Amino acid sequence: MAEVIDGKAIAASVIDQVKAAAAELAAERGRQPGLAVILVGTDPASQIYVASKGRTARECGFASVQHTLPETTSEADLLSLVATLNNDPDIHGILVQLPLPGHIDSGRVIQAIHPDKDVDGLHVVNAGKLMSGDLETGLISCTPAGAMHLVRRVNGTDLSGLDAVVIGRSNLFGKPMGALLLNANATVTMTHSRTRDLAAACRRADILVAAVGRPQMVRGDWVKPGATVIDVGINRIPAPERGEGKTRLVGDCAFEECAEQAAAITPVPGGVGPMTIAMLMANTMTAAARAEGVPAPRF
Ligand SMILES: Nc1nc(=O)c2c([nH]1)NC[C@@H]1CN(c3ccc(C(=O)N[C@@H](CCC(=O)O)C(=O)O)cc3)C=[N+]21
Repeated sequence: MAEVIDGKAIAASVIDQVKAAAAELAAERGRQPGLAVILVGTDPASQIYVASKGRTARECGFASVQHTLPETTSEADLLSLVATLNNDPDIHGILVQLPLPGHIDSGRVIQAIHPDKDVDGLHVVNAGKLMSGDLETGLISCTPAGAMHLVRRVNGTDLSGLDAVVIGRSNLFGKPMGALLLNANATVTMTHSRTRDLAAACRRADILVAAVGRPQMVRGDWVKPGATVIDVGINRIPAPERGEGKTRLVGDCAFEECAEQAAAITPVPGGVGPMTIAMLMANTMTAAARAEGVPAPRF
């Protein structure tokens, strides 16, 4: 039976480090990191995530600002809010909650965020720095940064000789995750919906990272004995055993089966999810430290 990686506890320790760094910035410079989160529309899941980001930011000692815009907001109005925040010296981080309504080009909005304030790490400047092996001067996308933090806890910082397999190739997760693993010297295979014999590819993985968005797709016999399994999926499925109409969260991996094979595995909930929010705080702290010209702590 695998070690179950406690993402919640590890996230809490990252948040403690962020708190300490924010307190130091306040003491030395009288400045407070500022995070602006923009939510367009009323999607209930997005509302919960955005509220949780704001709560954690305040807990870190940040100034947290939420902009909630109606579903019908035009792209031009959203771009103009982003421009205002880009020019606001009290705001160090800007996050536009995704997905955006269909009439807004989310790519255009993300690329309008100043790269120094792009705490989601999705601007091409930040994505490009990561791909070119510069992990120092940009901002790294929160979910892959959080997942990598967990990999490091289990496998160390140097993954030389290890095979890593990522399922999923999104700009949001798969691609930056592949880049982080490669940078740590893993031999990386990027797989996706068109991969032939996905199970066989996964069986080679010493580090298996699943981000497909399909509940419990990765089965126990896809997992190499002794592997590290990082489950990035968050899927809500019906749970009639909990009562009529009830649901529960599951990952992209069939947890019990995979845990029997793996040496270490992340649970859902309580794995990568909490790390995403912790790394958002870390990125905001980093952006604030850089803006104030003080050494940016490493998280
Ligand atoms: N611009 C942007 N950046 C994001 O980082 C972003 C986004 N848009 N849109 C939506 C996704 C989703 N996301 C999560 C963050 C934390 C949990 C999390 O903490 N999950 C808990 C459980 C949450 C629950 O119970 O529903 C856990 O896994 O333990 C989940 C999902 C960030 N996202």
